[in-house]
Amino acid sequence: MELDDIRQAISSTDQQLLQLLAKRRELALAVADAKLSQNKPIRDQQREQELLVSLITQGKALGIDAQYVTRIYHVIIEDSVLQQQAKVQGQLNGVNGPSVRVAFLGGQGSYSYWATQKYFTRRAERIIELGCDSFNEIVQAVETGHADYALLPIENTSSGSINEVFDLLQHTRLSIVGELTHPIAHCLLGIAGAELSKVRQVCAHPQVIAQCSQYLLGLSNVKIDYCDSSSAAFTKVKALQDPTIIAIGGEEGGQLYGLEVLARDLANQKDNVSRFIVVARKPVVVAKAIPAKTTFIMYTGQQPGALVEALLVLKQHGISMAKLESRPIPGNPWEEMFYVDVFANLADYAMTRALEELNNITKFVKVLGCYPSEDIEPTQVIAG
Ligand SMILES: O=C(O)C(=O)C[C@]1(C(=O)O)C=C[C@@H](O)C=C1
Repeated sequence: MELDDIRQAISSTDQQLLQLLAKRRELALAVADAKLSQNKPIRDQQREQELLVSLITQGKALGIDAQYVTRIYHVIIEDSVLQQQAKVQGQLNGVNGPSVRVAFLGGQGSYSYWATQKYFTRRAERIIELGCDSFNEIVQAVETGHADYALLPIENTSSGSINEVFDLLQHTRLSIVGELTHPIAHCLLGIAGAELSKVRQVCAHPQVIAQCSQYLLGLSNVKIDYCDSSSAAFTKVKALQDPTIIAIGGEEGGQLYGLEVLARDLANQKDNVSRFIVVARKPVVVAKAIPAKTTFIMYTGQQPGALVEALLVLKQHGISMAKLESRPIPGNPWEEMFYVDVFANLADYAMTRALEELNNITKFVKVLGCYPSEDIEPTQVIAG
């Protein structure tokens, strides 16, 4: 067979693969309806185990190794579960409409832009993008009704919590209605002809600079230029057309601005992942069929053991904590507001009781939202 013919056969096989994936998605969405009517949870890891074992056996017979099958299957299952969760949540809260207006940091090509696409493509036919220059502007866009949702990065595996966003949450009336994680692969990007050895200026968002701090220590005589977003950094580098001025951002984003990759994998942590939250004016309820998280803030006062007492309440109700963060309270030096993420649905009896008790023993408690957990732990096959 000639090269062109083989390539044509590959393209047609890929097309069939895509058609099958689309068909599988449709079936998964039908499963979601069947499960709701039978009061069953969306995730069924026993079924996933059985499927995976069977696929690995079938793969072996076709000469496809188990690791390859497992990797592909994990991606497919994650998509299947997230599609089902989005559908169920949309039906329950009546929110999945033809279009949504979403405020996020930066413009096309920023990390928040890709996260917005990832999250809302499952929920609306059309995304009306409202790129903003600051976290404050993003929150205001929703508060004033110019946007339906805001997408905000809240923590990152390399740089930790994003304090500015935590502080905004303390003072907003918006509710957290969703979360998602997104891998962040930082690259150095320059115009055609740029060379790493000649770089004099690096343009990037302060969070990006923090996530790549170790790599940047290795670049000598380089000026750091803090930008509002990765897309703002791309725009600047493209406009200046100077091969000694480069940006840090995602490869796909840089490509939108005609920039080329000079170096990859710049983050301090190999697994560099950001968690984003989605906020809206109205809270949502989370279907029982979906694992939920609840976020609340509390001020315990400074008496000895106050935080321990509060955390014991969670323990007594069998509620697991996903995250605990503290931030200063403006105007009250050395006093701290605690942010708590728990694996629980606000509608659960245990959660309701725990909040009542926390209300009694702390000085202030406020629920920031209850939302579906998008942590889809991959199912592993038990050997044997
Ligand atoms: O079979 C189911 O119960 C499904 O929801 C479908 C499916 C899948 O995509 O194969 C997805 C999620 C479950 O955890 C198990 C399997």
